[in-house]
Amino acid sequence: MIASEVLLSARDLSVRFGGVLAVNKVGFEVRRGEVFTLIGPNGAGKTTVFNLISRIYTPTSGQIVWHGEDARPVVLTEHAPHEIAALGIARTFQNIELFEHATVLHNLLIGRHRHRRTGFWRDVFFTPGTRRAEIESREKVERVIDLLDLQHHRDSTVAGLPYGVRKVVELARALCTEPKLLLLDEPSSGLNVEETADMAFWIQDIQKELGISVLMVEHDMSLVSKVSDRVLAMNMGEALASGTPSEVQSDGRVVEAYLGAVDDLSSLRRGRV
Ligand SMILES: Nc1ncnc2c1ncn2[C@@H]1O[C@H](COP(=O)(O)OP(=O)(O)OP(=O)(O)O)[C@@H](O)[C@H]1O
Repeated sequence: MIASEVLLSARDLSVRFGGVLAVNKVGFEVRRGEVFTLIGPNGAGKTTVFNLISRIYTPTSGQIVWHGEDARPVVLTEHAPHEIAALGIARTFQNIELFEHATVLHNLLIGRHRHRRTGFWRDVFFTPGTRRAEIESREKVERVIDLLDLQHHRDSTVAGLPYGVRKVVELARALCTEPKLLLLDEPSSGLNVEETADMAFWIQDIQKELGISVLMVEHDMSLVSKVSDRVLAMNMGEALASGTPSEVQSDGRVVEAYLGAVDDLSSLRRGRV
């Protein structure tokens, strides 16, 4: 692979929690512009990989290198968790994390926070610089609202919205940070078939129209097959196989890993392409 194609690389990544080796020497690369998906039975270590990238956890060994800055690779473990968004990495969570009692618009404006460069006193006196930044933020947020079809919900309080809409709002908030890489943790969980189909559509739009790369953890194999360029299957903390969705789904080691979890195996088969 040409080095300039790589946006993020995880090398020999391990993390141990007491006696549990949650991630064991895992390596993968996310290329610019692709949708790369981590699959695997429950407890495989997928969310832990996300938490390592977001710096919620620190790896016991190994490295995560970010190539989002033009020339200079950045070792993520040398950065504090609050600096990760500023580097251009945004994420959604398995359990939606939004300000429940704020409106959709306010949640999205909070998502713009990392782009505010105005400073406390300029904000207090509402200087022309502050005003310009405010207008720019509003315009960017409105564009995301249009893209994800959230116009009807702009002024609704998040707590009153159906679960499926809240999932889209969380996606919108992540997009408002203008990321280069979007981490989606189980975007289809809790969604019905129709909402999952919509989610696939949004992910494809985000990749194709906005040119944002996506790293996703997902169980729904029909969604995985529809949107992923490449897939990495994990089991018990280890990388098992990688390739296109159909290559990975028919890999003997992957099928065997899912055999240990019958429910998970049926989800693997449902999405077979
Ligand atoms: N903070 C923690 N402390 C102790 N053990 C942890 C911690 N976080 C994760 N683990 C353990 O690490 C292993 C991998 O968990 P992880 O949540 O990453 O799996 P997963 O592949 O995302 O599973 P699922 O599909 O069910 O979300 C599990 O055995 C889990 O119990």
